[in-house]
Amino acid sequence: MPKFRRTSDVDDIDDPLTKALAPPPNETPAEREIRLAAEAEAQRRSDAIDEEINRQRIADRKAPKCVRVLLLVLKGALGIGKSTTLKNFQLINSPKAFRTERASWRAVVQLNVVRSIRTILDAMADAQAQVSPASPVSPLDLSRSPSPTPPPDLPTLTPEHLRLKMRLLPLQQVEEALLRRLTPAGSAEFEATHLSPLTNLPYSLRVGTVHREIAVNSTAQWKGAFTRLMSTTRSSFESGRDIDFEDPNDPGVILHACSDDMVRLWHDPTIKKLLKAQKIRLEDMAGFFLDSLERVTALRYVPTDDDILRARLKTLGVSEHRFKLKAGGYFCNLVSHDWRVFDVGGARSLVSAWASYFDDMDAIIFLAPISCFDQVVLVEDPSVNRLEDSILLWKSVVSNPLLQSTETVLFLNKIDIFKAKLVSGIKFADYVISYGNRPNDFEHAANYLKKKFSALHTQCSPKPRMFYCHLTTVTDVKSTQHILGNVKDMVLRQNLMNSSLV
Ligand SMILES: Nc1nc2c(ncn2[C@@H]2O[C@H](COP(=O)(O)OP(=O)(O)OP(=O)(O)O)[C@@H](O)[C@H]2O)c(=O)[nH]1
Ligand SMILES: [Mg+2]
Repeated sequence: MPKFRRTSDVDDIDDPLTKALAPPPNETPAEREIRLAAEAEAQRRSDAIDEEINRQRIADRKAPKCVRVLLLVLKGALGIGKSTTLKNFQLINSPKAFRTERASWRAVVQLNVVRSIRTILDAMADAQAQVSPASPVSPLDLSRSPSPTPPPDLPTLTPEHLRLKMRLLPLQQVEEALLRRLTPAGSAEFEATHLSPLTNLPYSLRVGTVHREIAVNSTAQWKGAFTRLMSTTRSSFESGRDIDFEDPNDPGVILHACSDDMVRLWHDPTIKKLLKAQKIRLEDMAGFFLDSLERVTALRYVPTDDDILRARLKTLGVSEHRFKLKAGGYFCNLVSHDWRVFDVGGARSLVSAWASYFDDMDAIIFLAPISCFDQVVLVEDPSVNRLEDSILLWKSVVSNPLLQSTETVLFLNKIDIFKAKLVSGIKFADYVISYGNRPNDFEHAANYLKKKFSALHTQCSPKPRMFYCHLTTVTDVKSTQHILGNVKDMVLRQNLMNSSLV
C-alpha cells in the first residue's frame, strides 16, 4: 500500500498557502485595521456572488424549460460567422436594442477600414523591400539565403504611390485612438489588440497571425463599457442621433481627411495588381468595407444593420446570450420561449471535453465555412486544410454519444465568398481531390459538400436523426432570418414532441 503524504504531516509554517495569507511581519495596528476591513469586504463580495449563483440556480430550476442552442465553429479558424448569426438572432428578437449599439459598431467599422488599408500598406512595403533589400547580404555570411529576386509579375511602385503611402501614415494614430476607445480602461478584456508596426515580413508569413485581431470576451461587456464612455455626453444612439459628430477627437475626423487618398489607393490599378501578385483578396476578408469607403468615412456616418453584420470583432471564450423568441408559422399561437444561445469555439481535440457541458442542448448550429476550401489551418495544424478540419470536427460532433439526442443543424456558410472564388477561377478540385473533374461551379460543388456532410451524419450518428442543412451567407439579413425562422420552428417542434405536447 503506497503511503500518501497527509495534510497533518505538513508543518503549518512550511505550507506556502499559510505563508501567503499570513499578515506581514511588523504590521502596525493601523495596517491591521485596513487589512481586516479589506478581508471583510472581500468576504462580503464572495458571499454576494455565492448568493447570486444560488438564486440563479433556483430560478433556473423553477423556470419553464427554455430552448438551448449551441453555436459551434472551429476554434482557431478566422471568423466563421458565429457572432454574425447571433447578431441575426438579436435583430429578430430586439431590433431596437440592436440599433442602440450603432455608436460602438461605428468604431469597429472604422477599425476594420484602417486595418484593410494597413494590409495594403504592408503589401507595398513588401514590394519595396523585395526590389531594394534594406541590408545587402554579406558574401561571407553563408547562413543567410541570398536576397530574393523580385517576382516578374510584381508591379513597380511609382514615387506617387510612395507619397500616397506617406500621406496615409496618420491612420496609425487613428488605429491607436480607436483601440483606446474600444478597450475599457484598465480592462484585461482585450487580447493583443495592436498590429505590429509596418513590417517587411512577407505577407504569407503574416496572414495567419489571427492573434493580431481585436478581440473581446463577450459582446455585451465591451458594448457596455463603450456605452458608458459615450453616455457621458449623450443619452441614446438610436439612428446615430447622439453620436457626437462635432467631437474634434473623434478618430473619424482623420479618417475622413484621408478618405480621398484611401479611395485612390484602393482603386489604383498597380495596387490591384500588387495585391493579386501577393495573393491578397481583401474582399474575402472579414470586415471588408473598402468598396464603401466614401460612405463609411463620411463625417456623419452611422452604421446600417448591414454594416453591423459585416463588422469584424473576434470573440474569445464561451459566451451565453439569453432572449425571448416568438414562434412563427404553425406555432404562432404559442407564447414566446426563452432561448439561450451559447457561442463556443470547438477545437477538434476538445470535443469530448466540452460535450459533457452541452449534452442538454436542444440544437447545435454547426457553422462550416465552405469558402475556406483553399486555406490551411494555421493554429491547430498547418498541414491540414481548413475545410477538411471542419469536416473532421463535424464527424466528432455527430458521432459523440453525449450529443446523440441533440438536433444538429448544419450551416454551410460564406457561400457568397465560395461562389466568388469559384467564379474567379480557383479550382475546387485542386484542393478537394476527390471532387475530380466535376464542373467548377457553385451548384455542383455545394451539392457535393452537402452529400459529404450528410453521409457522415448518417454513418456516424449513434442513433438515426434528421439531417438539417442550409447554404448560408449570414451577413445577408433577409435570407438568414428566413433560415433562422425555420430552425426556430424545427427546434420548437422537437422540443414540444419531447415534452409530448404534439
Ligand atoms: N461575406 C461574408 N462574410 C461573412 C459571412 N459570415 C460571417 N462573415 C463575416 O466574417 C467576419 C467574422 O464573422 P464572425 O461572426 O465575427 O465570426 P465568429 O465565428 O464569431 O469568429 P470568432 O469570434 O473569431 O470565433 C465578420 O466580419 C462577418 O461579417 C458570410 O456568410 N459571408
Ligand atoms: Mg465571434
